[in-house]
Amino acid sequence: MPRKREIPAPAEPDTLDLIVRGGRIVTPEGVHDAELGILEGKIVRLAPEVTDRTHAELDAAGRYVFPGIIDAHVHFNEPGRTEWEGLAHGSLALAAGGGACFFDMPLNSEPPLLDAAGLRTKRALAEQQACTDFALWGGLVPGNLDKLAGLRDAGAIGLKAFMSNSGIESFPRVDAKSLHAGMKRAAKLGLLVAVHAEDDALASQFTNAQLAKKKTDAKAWLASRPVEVELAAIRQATEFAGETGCALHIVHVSSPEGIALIEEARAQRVDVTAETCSHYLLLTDKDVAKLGAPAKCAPPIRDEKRRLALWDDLRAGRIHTVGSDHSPSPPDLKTSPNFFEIWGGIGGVQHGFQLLMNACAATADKDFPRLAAVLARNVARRFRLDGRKGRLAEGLDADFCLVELGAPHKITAAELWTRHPISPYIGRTTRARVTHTYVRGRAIWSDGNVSPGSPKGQFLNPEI
Ligand SMILES: NC(=O)N[C@H]1NC(=O)NC1=O
Ligand SMILES: [Zn+2]
Ligand SMILES: [Zn+2]
Repeated sequence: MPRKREIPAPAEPDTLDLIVRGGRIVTPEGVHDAELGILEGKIVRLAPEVTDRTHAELDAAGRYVFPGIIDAHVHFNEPGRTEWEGLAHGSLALAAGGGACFFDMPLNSEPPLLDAAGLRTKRALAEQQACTDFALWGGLVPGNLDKLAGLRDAGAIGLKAFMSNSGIESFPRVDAKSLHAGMKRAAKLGLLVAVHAEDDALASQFTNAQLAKKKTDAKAWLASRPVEVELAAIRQATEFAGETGCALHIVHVSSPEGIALIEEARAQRVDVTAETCSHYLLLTDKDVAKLGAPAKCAPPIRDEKRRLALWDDLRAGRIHTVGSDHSPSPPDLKTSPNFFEIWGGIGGVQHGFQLLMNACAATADKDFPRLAAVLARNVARRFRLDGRKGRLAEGLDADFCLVELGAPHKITAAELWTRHPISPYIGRTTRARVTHTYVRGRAIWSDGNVSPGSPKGQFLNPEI
């Protein structure tokens, strides 16, 4: 049972801390003109006009007020690989793109987060470094079954397992047996399991076929991970979820065929949800061939037909959450004549979500509500944070961003807040721009700049 949350008493005799004036409020139900009144980090008023006294006002006229984005899938890589990104850089880039919370993956930090002690270490670092709120994933690997209860008690948001090689030695993939046992235990503990769904045997087989032909370019790499690789893994994971009763989240689904399999399992009452990532909605295989390393990820980016079909899935509610899978690396790991050797991972946390808004700019009143669902409300719900986060509503944390649909802006490397200025979106133009991001009523990002004296992020516990 979710714990009961206290809703702050109406601020009748008080002066509000902030009123957000004149914006267009985006909720999963629609877009409407309204104002927000904020007191002590919470939304205490949501009304066509807020008339209370206030210490400060934020002018949102002509802008959309969007719920603070909750990115359930980032690799900020601290501790251990801070030089790849780090919590400070990563969370700033997230905030610059409208994000108010992130869930950090258990890899590629070193050591990976596989037990309660690891969680406490990363939590302490993030409390010092992150400018947004955060939750932490624990890892599920062969051999850490007896650490799962400790991870749950320390407040892990869920467990993450790789069904194929993760590219990180210290984070081995789960074989069928360890995945099944892990999901059985997770079900007992009330922990959700997220899987990177690519079948290892099939991926190796297709990879070897390309390498045997001495093909090592981007096209060969795409051919080494066809959709079947993803589908075989989704089939196995959903079957295990049905057998064990474990809540399952398939991360970075790259294909409409994958979404269809998840829909089938849901129809059989399997507790499974689908995440896709901004890059699968924004890029195609042609972009991978053109852009090269910045657009390499696994599962790989698919063709235009599949990209458009994923948008249909998103609009129809068959995609439940959209994350960034932000997984950058230093430039030297992104440069090799052999595409197979290049680090697989896209650094898109700053612009991916804005570009989704941009893609919906012409139909904002119809499509922004859908984005508010997959980028905030659904994430909070799936991970049991909805008593505090995910919507613009009275009683919840005042997490929001202001989005402007203005003149086309060309994205430059210089505007990236990530540690390394590598992004597949450099050179793209966007009309949608996040001008402000607030977390619990405090500005993190305002008018295109980091707010001075930004508060630090808070650790989020699922409401078990
Ligand atoms: N280890 C890691 O971050 N892997 C991520 N990169 C990527 O492209 N897909 C992933 O799962
Ligand atoms: Zn993955
Ligand atoms: Zn990932």
